[in-house]
Amino acid sequence: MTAAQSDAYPARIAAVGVDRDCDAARHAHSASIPHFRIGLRDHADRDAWDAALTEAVLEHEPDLVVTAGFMKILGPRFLDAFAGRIINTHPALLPAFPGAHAVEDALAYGVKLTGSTVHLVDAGVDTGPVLAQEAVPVHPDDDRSSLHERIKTVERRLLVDVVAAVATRGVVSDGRKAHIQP
Ligand SMILES: Nc1nc2c(c(=O)[nH]1)N[C@@H](CN(C=O)c1ccc(C(=O)N[C@@H](CCC(=O)O)C(=O)O)cc1)CN2
Ligand SMILES: NCC(=O)N[C@@H]1O[C@H](COP(=O)([O-])[O-])[C@@H](O)[C@H]1O
Repeated sequence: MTAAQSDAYPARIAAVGVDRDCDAARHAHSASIPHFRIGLRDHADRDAWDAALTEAVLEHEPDLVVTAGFMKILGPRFLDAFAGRIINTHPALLPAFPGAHAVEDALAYGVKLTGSTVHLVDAGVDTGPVLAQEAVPVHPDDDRSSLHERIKTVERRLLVDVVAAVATRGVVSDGRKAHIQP
């Protein structure tokens, strides 16, 4: 039984959605969690994909949507349907290094400290209010893989903790600022 599906965890995974063949779908299947794939290439255009993804997620009536390694920019229909209820994990200390290549960008820049950010998703890309961050040092001999794995160790814990806190205590948003209720 995964931690997220145990009675001790204050949230239940309603379903897992992917846009491509990946381990997330296999993990869901192994855990008997409903899962679906909405691939961009299976739809006429980005808008049709956005609509199909929105409908597929709505079917499971989630209280929260969590994107983790979901490498597609969510469209306006999806953002409207789940406004204020989408949490993303990003492998950098936003606003530094947004986008799909955060770890490579941090290495290329030569920062000594990067990290993990868990944030609310808004209409921008990686611009939503920050819920939690944790720093991860960059080692001189790091490559993309070694640094990313060190970040993942932090973000997997941080994301699980933030989702539990949001699920039990809720979030107060004030413009750019968001705080998990004490
Ligand atoms: N509307 C939003 N959608 C998503 C956000 C967000 O903040 N706003 N966060 C992402 C996750 N993410 C960074 O944490 C991210 C993922 C992917 C991209 C991106 O440029 N994707 C390209 C395709 C890249 C690829 O397929 O390799 C694209 O969608 O065209 C940027 C940021 C989840 N969605
Ligand atoms: N900008 C989005 C982004 O870079 N997301 C990142 O993809 C990785 C997926 O790891 P995984 O394949 O081991 O689950 C995670 O580090 C996640 O933060």
